[in-house]
Amino acid sequence: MQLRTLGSGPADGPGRHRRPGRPRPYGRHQPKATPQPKAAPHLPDEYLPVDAGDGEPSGEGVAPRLAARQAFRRFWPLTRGDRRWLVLICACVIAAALAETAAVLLFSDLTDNALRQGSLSAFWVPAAQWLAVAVLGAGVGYMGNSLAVWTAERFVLRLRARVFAHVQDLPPHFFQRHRQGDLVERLTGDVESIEQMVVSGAVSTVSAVFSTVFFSVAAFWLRWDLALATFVLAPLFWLAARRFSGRIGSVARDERVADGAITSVVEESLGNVVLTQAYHRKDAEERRLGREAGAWMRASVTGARMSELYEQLVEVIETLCVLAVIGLGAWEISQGRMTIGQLLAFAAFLGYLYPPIRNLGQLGLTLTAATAGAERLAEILDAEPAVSDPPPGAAVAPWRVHGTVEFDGVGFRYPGGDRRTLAGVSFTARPGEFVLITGASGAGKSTVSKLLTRFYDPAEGFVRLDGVPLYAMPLGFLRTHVTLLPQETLILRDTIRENIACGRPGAAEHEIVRAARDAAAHDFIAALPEGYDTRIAPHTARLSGGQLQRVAIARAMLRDAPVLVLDEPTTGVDALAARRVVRPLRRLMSGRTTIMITHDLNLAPDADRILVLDHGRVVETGTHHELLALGGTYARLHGSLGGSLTG
Ligand SMILES: Nc1ncnc2c1ncn2[C@@H]1O[C@H](COP(=O)(O)OP(=O)(O)OP(=O)(O)O)[C@@H](O)[C@H]1O
Repeated sequence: MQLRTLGSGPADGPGRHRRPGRPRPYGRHQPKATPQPKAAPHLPDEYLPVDAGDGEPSGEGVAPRLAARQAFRRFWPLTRGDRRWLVLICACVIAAALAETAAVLLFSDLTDNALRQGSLSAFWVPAAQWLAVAVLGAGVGYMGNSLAVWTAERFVLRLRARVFAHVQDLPPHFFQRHRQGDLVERLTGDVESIEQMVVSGAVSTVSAVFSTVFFSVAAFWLRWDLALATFVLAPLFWLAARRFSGRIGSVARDERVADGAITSVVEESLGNVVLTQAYHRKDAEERRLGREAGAWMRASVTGARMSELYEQLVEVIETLCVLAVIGLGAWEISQGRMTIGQLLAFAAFLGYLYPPIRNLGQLGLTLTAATAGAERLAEILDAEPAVSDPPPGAAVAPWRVHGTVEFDGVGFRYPGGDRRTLAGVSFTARPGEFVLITGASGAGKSTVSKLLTRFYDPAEGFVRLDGVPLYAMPLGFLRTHVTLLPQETLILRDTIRENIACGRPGAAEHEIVRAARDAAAHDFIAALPEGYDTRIAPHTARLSGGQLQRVAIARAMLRDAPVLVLDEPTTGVDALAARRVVRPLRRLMSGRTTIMITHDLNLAPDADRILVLDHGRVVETGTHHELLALGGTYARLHGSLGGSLTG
């Protein structure tokens, strides 16, 4: 007879058991307030700019070390909302353990009485009781297991949503410094592994503890002397688990890192397949994957060997315990204090007592392995967003934005960067004005766009919209009123309609079509067999680079924000496509404050003001003609582009 107990152990406990992983605490760290530089006009203290934060974990693959208990404590709060279900699951676990203990006692009764007496009449009552207990055990087992799986999956969903939401708030440099594949692995494998610690782990512990207690009491009740012999050797299980847990923890860590590395290599190789094929780097890429796969295999095999070794050691300890009991039983029989039937019944009973004891040891190992996943998630969750919304109630009330953009003595250094990227940058763009920012590569032009859309806060000075520092308004408000058209055309994996409509969710069809017409995109979209329903994706082959850019312009048209930030709008497309983009761009810019960051000076004569950046400083300001006449950096830049530009 083998009763199946709910949450009977790490191998088959409630909730699906997945690969060992590790949990990690979360809880967002609030960016620290830094002293307010210079006078901020009429703003209360809550508006102190937040520190850019380094948004940087301790370094890839160097996750902070956590004890299992710390990891558990960090993730336990995520069970809020499901705790009553956890209590119900534990009640089922305890009821199942009780039913199992009762079944074992009935078994012993049956073997001791009915079988020994060879009497059918002594069989019926315990048999009926046993059946009733088995049905009850099956009922609570089913209920508890179903509930445990549901609760465990809800936990995984919630944790993944929290980590995902946190990751989306992290600054650009976090993604530059972390391999995408490794982040994907943390959001999938590592998130799932934490469930083993928090939900399944907690339930399995309750199950193993109660089963051990019930069986132990029953064992003492049956034969206290034999039970004592059994428990004298029980600490050996604990010693074995302790001996193995350190090694298993470190192997699990290696395995998780190797998992992340494999996903990264595959993701990077597929993303770079053109480079691989064009430069015939197939062998190099295969070797790269082979190296990571080799590391994963070594960690995986070592982990499996350790587990197997532990299992076998536990078997030997169990045999030792059984032999001790049989030895003592034989002596008792020889003294006439016990029958052979009683001894056999007790030996059979040990078959039920040891699994929960063994599971307790195994649980420790599972938790150690899961802690490795927790550490990797902790690394992500401890990374601080570079910016955050103003504290609740402290944000300036929404207003009708006119579009005055002001940089006032702005200085900035990237977190971890060794020098200032911007220093003392000041300029104002009034509503509807077109300001063009140019300069050599690396001068800090794109950094201006990152500050203007508040991916970072300046270390010195202020960036203001209509006189209000950006950090004093909710991020959502800012980004609704300042539209960024970045250098890389951003495309969603969706229909063209959705790609345009995401500029203003809820826009009517005629508004989407009008935006596409204004962006000179309607004709090529309408010519596609599926028109606006054509599905596109980043780097899609269905549309050219210039066409994708016009889809992005249509999206910005629909957004209809008073301020527009264009970062190299004609980069990445050929001269013909660039010319096609210019007219829709002019339409988009018309009536909006536009900050255009570019090397391409074709639109420079249209600009109300041109700023020339050099090593993070504004070195020249003026109109196209004024700067040409000045004969300085701008004139040189213009000349280096062939001097054939308009003007
Ligand atoms: N995440 C980052 N961490 C550290 N330094 C950075 C980071 N991003 C950019 N920088 C540095 O800041 C400087 C300015 O970069 P930025 O991208 O603003 O220049 P840019 O003028 O737009 O150049 P380009 O015309 O080539 O795009 C460069 O030296 C760059 O290396």
